[in-house]
Amino acid sequence: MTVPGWFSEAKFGVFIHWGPYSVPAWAEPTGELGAVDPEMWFAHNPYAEWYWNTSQIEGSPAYEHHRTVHGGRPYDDFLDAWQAESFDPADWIELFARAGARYVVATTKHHDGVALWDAPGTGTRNTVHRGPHRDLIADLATAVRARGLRFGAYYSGGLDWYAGRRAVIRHEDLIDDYGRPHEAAYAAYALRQVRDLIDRYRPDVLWNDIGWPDAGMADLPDLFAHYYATVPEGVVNDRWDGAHADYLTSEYQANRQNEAAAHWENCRGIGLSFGFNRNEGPEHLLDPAAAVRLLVDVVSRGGNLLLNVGPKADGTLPGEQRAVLEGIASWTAAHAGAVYATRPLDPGAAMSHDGTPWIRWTRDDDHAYAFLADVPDSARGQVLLKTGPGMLDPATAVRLDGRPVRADAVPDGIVVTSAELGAPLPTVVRFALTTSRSVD
Ligand SMILES: C[C@@H]1N[C@H](CNC(=O)[C@H](c2ccccc2)C2CCCC2)[C@@H](O)[C@H](O)[C@@H]1O
Repeated sequence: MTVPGWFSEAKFGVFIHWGPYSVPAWAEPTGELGAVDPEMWFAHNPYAEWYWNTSQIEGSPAYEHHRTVHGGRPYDDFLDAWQAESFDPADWIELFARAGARYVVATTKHHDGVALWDAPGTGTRNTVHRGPHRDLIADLATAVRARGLRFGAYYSGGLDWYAGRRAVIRHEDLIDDYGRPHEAAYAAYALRQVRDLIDRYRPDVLWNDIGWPDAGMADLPDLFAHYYATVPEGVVNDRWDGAHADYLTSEYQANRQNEAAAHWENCRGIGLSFGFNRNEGPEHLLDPAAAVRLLVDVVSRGGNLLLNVGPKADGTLPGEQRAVLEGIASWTAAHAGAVYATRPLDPGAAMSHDGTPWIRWTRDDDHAYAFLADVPDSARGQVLLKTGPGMLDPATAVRLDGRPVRADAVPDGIVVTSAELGAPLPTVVRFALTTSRSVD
């Protein structure tokens, strides 16, 4: 598994889940994937982009909601109701760039099979001919690249409730043999669409989801060869049923074992859903400090964070999601140097700490960066950093936000003394590395 430098240095990407499901924008904020009882998951699915499936599970709150509020109307009515009248891609991308995102991955076709471009085989069931009446992928790719960011394409290869199987998925045991299409016709359909995405938009990331149809597995070596020939610095994720992976992915708390890989990416929503969910309140969302600490934790362990925004059907970003990105932006402005193009600090050089204070480390060639958060008042602005002997030079301590800091060597590390260390948003102290040890 190798990835091009741009991907490992990027550290932070923004995921976009936008589709007809953004019209009802309705799910139960049940909990995080990996922390919800699988028996509960499908009938109480917090993923608002699963609305079509969830709303067909008799007795589920979504079923009731669809019946009482939307009169049980056909799902495709939501495609026509989706107008994106306020969609301003440059505005979105400006915010993402200020938040420090270096790449953007957008849904081109989610499980509902609705394409956000004039995809082959879809006839008029796409956003060019219905609803927004726009090639949303072209609009987004253009805006992303105009701002100097990389553009990735999400494609639901493993599930397509229109062109593939429409069976309602009530339980994860059913998803493989019951919910996923395996027919040769669907495999050809999906292959044609991914090749079209490659040829039209040259996505820098090929982000497939939920695997690939059995009948199409033999097509993948050629597809990847074509992809790399077309996009030499392209990156392929790991959700192709084992066919290939440049890096591994986890999602919320699911598949976190993949985070032991050399190259990996954790994806999650700002709340509990990828598609916009009108039922989510502040209590369900990460606040800026939690989002920054998640980014720092992921980067300190050598991964990328792909944080999702779920735009509203009208093309605006939900205010509370904007606020989180604005919060990340204000922190990133002063601390970018400690995050981007860094790598994990040599094992044993210093101790991270999950408790109070919360401590994480990164390094680049010449410096180590200590991230400190939630320092209790009782610590009176002093924190012991347990570091290996002689690794860091205390005399070189600098706070990236410019505030004064003192650092003194003590037997088992370095004591840092500084005012206002206790913020939930991490404080960063930079030290010169006394020995520029190579990182294995
Ligand atoms: C980015 C999100 N991906 C979801 C699919 N996720 C996965 O297949 C999840 C997954 C997570 C990590 C690696 C591979 C697969 C599995 C679901 C149950 C346990 C792990 C989609 O169902 C969801 O709508 C959204 O697009």
